[in-house]
Amino acid sequence: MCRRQALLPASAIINSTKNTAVISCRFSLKEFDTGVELELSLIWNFVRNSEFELQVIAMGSGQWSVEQRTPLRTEPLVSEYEPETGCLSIIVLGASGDLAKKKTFPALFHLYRQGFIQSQDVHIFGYARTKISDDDLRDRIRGYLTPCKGCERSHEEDVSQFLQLIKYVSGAYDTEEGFRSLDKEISEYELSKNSTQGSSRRLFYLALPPSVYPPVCKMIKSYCMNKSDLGGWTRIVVEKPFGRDLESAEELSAQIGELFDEPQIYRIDHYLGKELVQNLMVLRFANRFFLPLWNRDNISNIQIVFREDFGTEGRGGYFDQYGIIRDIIQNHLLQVLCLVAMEKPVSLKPEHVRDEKVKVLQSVLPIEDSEVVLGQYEGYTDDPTVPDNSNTPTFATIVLRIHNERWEGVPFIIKAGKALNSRKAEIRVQFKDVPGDIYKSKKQGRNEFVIRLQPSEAMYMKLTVKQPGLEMNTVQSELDLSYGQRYQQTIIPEAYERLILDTIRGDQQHFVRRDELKAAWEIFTPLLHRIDRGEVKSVPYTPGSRGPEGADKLAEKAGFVQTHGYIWIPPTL
Ligand SMILES: NC(=O)C1=CN([C@@H]2O[C@H](COP(=O)(O)OP(=O)(O)OC[C@H]3O[C@@H](n4cnc5c(N)ncnc54)[C@H](OP(=O)(O)O)[C@@H]3O)[C@@H](O)[C@H]2O)C=CC1
Ligand SMILES: O=C1O[C@H](COP(=O)(O)O)[C@@H](O)[C@H](O)[C@H]1O
Repeated sequence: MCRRQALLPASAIINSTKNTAVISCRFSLKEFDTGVELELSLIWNFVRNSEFELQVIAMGSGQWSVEQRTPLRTEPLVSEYEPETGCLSIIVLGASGDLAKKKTFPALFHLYRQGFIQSQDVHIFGYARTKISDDDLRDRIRGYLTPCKGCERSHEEDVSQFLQLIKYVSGAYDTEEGFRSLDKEISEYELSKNSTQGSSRRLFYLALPPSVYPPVCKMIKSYCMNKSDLGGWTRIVVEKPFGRDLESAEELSAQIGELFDEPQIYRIDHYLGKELVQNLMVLRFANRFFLPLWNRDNISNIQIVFREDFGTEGRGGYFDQYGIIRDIIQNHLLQVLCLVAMEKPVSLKPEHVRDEKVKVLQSVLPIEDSEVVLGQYEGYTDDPTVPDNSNTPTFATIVLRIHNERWEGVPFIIKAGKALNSRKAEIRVQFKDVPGDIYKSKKQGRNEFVIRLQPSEAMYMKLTVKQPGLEMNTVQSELDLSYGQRYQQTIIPEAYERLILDTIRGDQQHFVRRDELKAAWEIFTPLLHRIDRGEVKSVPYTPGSRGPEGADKLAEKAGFVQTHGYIWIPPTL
């Protein structure tokens, strides 16, 4: 095999826009031992900053095989994204807060570093009540802008150029004055860009408590909409928790729905931006392996687990109003369940994918109290913002049952907890015992397919093999696809980075649609109301433990068989 690296001459680029370029090149390869001369003509459409290799392989019969390999990015499968021209304003409301500094601004910074947002056509505005200057905001954010692994440019230079794109406007969330000055700043910026070549785009990211979504949306609609005659758009991104129960979520949806159309609303759930969550549909629908196995005939039970090894850490006041079911299960884990359990969508179009998610949510049966274990870690109420008599669960195991042809009888054991003995999120698909088992492999433990969402992203299949050696013994082992090892050169993007890019591109596939949200609240609202009324109690558990003992018993009763004596260890490099 012959490998060549070449830089394309500028003349190779026959058309380029902000994010893509079409290249045309012709080159001949004479160096192969066979002496055969190959002339290759290519017209290639590639995404800006993407790296790709062409591999030309001589086959035995004098034929050639040409393969494109992309170490970082393949051509998007779904996106019919046409790069847009004109200036883009990204407005972070609640810029003084925790989410903005830890997630939103760092994600924007990473997009900036990778060229997805560029200083010539993007400006970022922070908005909040706190009275601070542009530089104060920049100083608050600076420490959270981490260097990117593998980037050659100077981190310090990038940080200071990025921070210069940010302007801060202070104002209230429910008065005309603040939003008028925000609009003035955005319009001035748009005018300064003299955006006659294209439309102006305004993306409002609500990094705010949901209680202020309605007034903020009203103010945006009244004073800050994109006014370009040349088209463009105004979009809003809203964070979870979107409501406290079915009624409040529907009310919030109705209030926002009166002001914005569904294609303008991006309900973000950052779990949908995680690498291995984004891989779930690919795994299920692009692999022959899984198609015949993924059903009640073969699968005994599926666990979806979220564990954190720290408590509410100063967020007790917020957390106590919501609890672990509203904070993690109703949104993040339920979204994961949808992708694990839904049927194959007609296509990858956002509406087709979300139609299937809604169907599976609507097939979930009412939750039985006998299939719920709630816990609260000891010391939780020491937080002065948490009432002493709080029954708010910081841990829950809940068995969900899906009433359809594929999943009848297969329990989905959903588990989430704070202040546990480890931090991880994973999906564990446990298969049924082998029928007519001549190897007595039952004692080794069942086949499992585990998708480790974090940390140490991986997929591994636990299976029984012959123990190497002279004896015919069996042992449990694994087929392991650990990302750190397999994709050493690849930087896995942060969930927020990917999702914010989707909002700019107008791709709603990985965002929650209104009917999806409603179906999700329908599942949990009756149970949440019983908990709020104190009819289902949280039992205490020791911080740093596995959670209440009853949770393991419930999983066992539902059909989960724990494998003893086997621990998967992520491979080290
Ligand atoms: N923090 C996190 O890790 C995550 C947060 N989220 C969600 O993101 C959103 C923002 O979260 P986070 O940044 O932690 O929230 P914060 O409590 O930090 O609030 C953000 C900003 O909103 C303003 N604010 C706070 N409380 C009120 C209030 N009662 N009325 C009006 N304004 C208020 C404050 O700005 P000022 O006073 O300057 O106006 C504050 O800086 C929430 O919906 C949260 O659930 C989701 C996932 C993770
Ligand atoms: O939404 C939330 O998620 C975080 C956990 O996110 P992760 O990406 O670190 O797994 C959780 O700590 C927080 O309570 C919750 O609001």
